[in-house]
Amino acid sequence: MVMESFRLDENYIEEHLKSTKCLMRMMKYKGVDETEELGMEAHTDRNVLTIVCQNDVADGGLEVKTKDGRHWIKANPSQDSSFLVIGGSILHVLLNGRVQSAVHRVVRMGTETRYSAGLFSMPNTEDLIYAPEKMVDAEYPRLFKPFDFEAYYKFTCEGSGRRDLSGLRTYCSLLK
Ligand SMILES: O=C(O)CCC(=O)C(=O)O
Ligand SMILES: [Fe+2]
Repeated sequence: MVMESFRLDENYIEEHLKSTKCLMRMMKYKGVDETEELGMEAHTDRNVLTIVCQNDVADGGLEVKTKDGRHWIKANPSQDSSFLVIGGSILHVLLNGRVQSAVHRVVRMGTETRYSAGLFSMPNTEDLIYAPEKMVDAEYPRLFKPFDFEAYYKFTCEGSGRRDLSGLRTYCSLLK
């Protein structure tokens, strides 16, 4: 749907879907007695798209950083059976910067245990990631050189602070 809205053609979308797999992950964050703690540090997802829902905890939970980087907003997915859809860094690359991938984190606050479920769409490890020509024009010149998904993923795991868009830019600037 996201790709359709950017008028990528049917064949491209079909090929993309064929080479994408979905991982489902269930997560449990135990409540805390007193001070607020991070359940998951600030990051952007390194995949295409994430869909998250969480149980109805009163405090804490998933927070999304504002674009200016100054504030955290409580996301509250699934308080009323809703889901949060997060664009990952690979979607940012494929659409050549037309969507940002949101920085988000999980805060543990209060004694209630929080459960969340995430569906992560991931490229195949051997895929070469690049924006299709249709996404490249004068307004949006190509932002990233084509890169290998597995090597990028490995790079993000090998050092701290690499799981955001600046990590992606650093990785691509190191490519020959
Ligand atoms: O537990 C959550 O709500 C989100 C987890 C998350 O951001 C992730 O696994 O990338
Ligand atoms: Fe995430």
